[in-house]
Amino acid sequence: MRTPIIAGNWKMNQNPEETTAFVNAVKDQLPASDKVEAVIAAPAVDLSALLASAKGSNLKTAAENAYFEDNGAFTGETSPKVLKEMGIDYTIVGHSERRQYFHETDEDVNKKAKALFNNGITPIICCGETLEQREAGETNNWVSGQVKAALAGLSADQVSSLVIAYEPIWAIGTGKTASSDQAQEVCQVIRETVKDLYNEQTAENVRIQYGGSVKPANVKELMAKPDIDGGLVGGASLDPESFLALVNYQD
Ligand SMILES: O=C(CO)COP(=O)(O)O
Repeated sequence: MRTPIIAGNWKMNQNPEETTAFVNAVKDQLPASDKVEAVIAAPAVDLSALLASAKGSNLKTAAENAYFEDNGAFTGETSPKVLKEMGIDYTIVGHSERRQYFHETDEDVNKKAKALFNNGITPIICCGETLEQREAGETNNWVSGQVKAALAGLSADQVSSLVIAYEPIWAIGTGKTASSDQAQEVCQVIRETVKDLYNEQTAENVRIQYGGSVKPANVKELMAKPDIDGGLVGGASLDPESFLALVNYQD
């Protein structure tokens, strides 16, 4: 059985004080982590505050990015080794904003996933198509190709434990959610891609999130789909009440 995983991606929002206030507001009302894993991915500058305030609670922690080297002359980058030393559980890689604005390639995404595993951090690997690609009927091939490239060289055990987030770019921050059927179709393609690359069991184990205008009003319908195991949530994760409604969607 796959444990659902609802992760907030704060993007470049919140400061350390706001982070602490948010965690204090939610930490006693989170589901048991074997029921639904609740995760916050915060900017690097907020991670110390996130970890300190989340300590002893059911909230899991994530970084929004990391570099693929552990240390060295890489000004401005974040070390996956240090993220692990700090106690971070997950790290998002290959978000479409990083691909678009910071020119992250499939190869970078693959190297980052490997570097995270080498340090004992679980990657949340993002994929998704543009509106033009969807309209041209290229979605399934494109997303499948991104997944193949991201997973190259990873073991079946590693892929069993990681998270893939399907985020159609046209649905991010636009208020336009993919319909639950559209989201399910692509999440199923992702699971089939993992099955073709590895085996049935690995495909059964890997958790797949949908992201793109997920909110309390649509989370239940999305989570009812057989191949959707979670959500990666931007805007609706910034408010404590909304985040609690999302992670407690089963109640
Ligand atoms: O990019 C996203 C999460 O990573 C989705 O953002 P929104 O939920 O704001 O559409």
